[in-house]
Amino acid sequence: MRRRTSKNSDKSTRKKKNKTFRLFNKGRISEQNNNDKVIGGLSQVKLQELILFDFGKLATATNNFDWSNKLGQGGFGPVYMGKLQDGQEIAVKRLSRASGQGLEEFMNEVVVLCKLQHRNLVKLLGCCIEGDEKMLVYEYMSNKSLDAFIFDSSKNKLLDWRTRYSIIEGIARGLLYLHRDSRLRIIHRDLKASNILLDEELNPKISDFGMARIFGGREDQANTIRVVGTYGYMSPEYAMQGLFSEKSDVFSFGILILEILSGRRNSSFYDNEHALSLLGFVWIQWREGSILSLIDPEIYDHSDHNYISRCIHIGLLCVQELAVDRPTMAAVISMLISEAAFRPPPRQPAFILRQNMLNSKSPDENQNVLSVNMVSITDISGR
Ligand SMILES: Nc1ncnc2c1ncn2[C@@H]1O[C@H](COP(=O)(O)OP(=O)(O)OP(=O)(O)O)[C@@H](O)[C@H]1O
Repeated sequence: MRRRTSKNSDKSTRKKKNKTFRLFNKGRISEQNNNDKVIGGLSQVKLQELILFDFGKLATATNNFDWSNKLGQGGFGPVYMGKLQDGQEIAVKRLSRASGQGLEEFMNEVVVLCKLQHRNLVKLLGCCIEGDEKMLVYEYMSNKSLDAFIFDSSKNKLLDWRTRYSIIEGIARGLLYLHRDSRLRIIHRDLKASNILLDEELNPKISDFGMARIFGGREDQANTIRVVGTYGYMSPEYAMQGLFSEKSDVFSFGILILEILSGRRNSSFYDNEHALSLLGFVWIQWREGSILSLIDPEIYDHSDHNYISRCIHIGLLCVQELAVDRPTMAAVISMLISEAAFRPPPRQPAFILRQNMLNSKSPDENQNVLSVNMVSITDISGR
């Protein structure tokens, strides 16, 4: 893939690479001719690897942003599939003028993603900033997002249990890289099924870093008065007090595990009899020893029972009410890959009643999806 990227750096793109971008605190961008690209708030980041695409080139690649090339629509704007002249397939996110998410989120995504490289993170190839147009260009993921598989009754069966397990493991490895293994320490803050993209071999890639926050030095927790994230995936301390940390990502990861295994959305699950949330439902099944009733019998073999039980156990550990009780991603991975790794008994999860989950929303969060931009550009400092 890297080879393709450099092949893609034709003359005009290479020329444009040698410009400098400067993002000022108020979100203004200017260009300077220089040998580096720099984005900065108080501190600055060099974006050596990033390609600056011409608007015209992306228009040609997407057939003028034709609707037939549209892959989907997020809070940022529409996403189009495109093909560059050399045949490379790309996905182009075009910032919509009406988007509640704006320039800051755009720059945040660029700043965070261009510093990272891991097989379980989507690769940002470059961006386009021309007049009012702002676009992000990614490698194209032919199987699109995980939610389109697990919540769709016609595609659900395409992901057997083993594939789901390797998707869970891949997401865990991507998240561990963000939290501990990259040069920076990053809290994603919006981990959810639609932000997990699948390549042609169904390898998962974490995407959407518009809300991500980079922690510097010894910082291991931060808080905000403006909570961003998606309903159903936010930890209680984040939804209610604006506190976020690695452990709030761990909570979202736990929700993802339970959604991947059950094929049910946490945000729309409804148990009529006891008004339970998906978490409450899984918790009851776990306590009653009937966890296999959560899994579609067509996607697993009885010989997989121990693995499935282990995954549900880990999912429940991740969604515990108190952040301190939740495992780190390093512990999650060792529990995932080793039967021998100690797994403490899980405590009752947060939000077992659906009503509690609904009440956790802050007053201005009256829509299902809350991925509105309220973040400020992060100052970067390496660890
Ligand atoms: N690199 C990519 N390759 C293939 N498809 C993609 C790619 N990036 C995004 N998509 C498609 O575009 C859709 C919209 O993605 P986007 O990240 O903008 O929004 P979202 O995650 O669905 O929602 P939100 O912005 O509210 O978080 C995705 O669901 C996916 O189907």
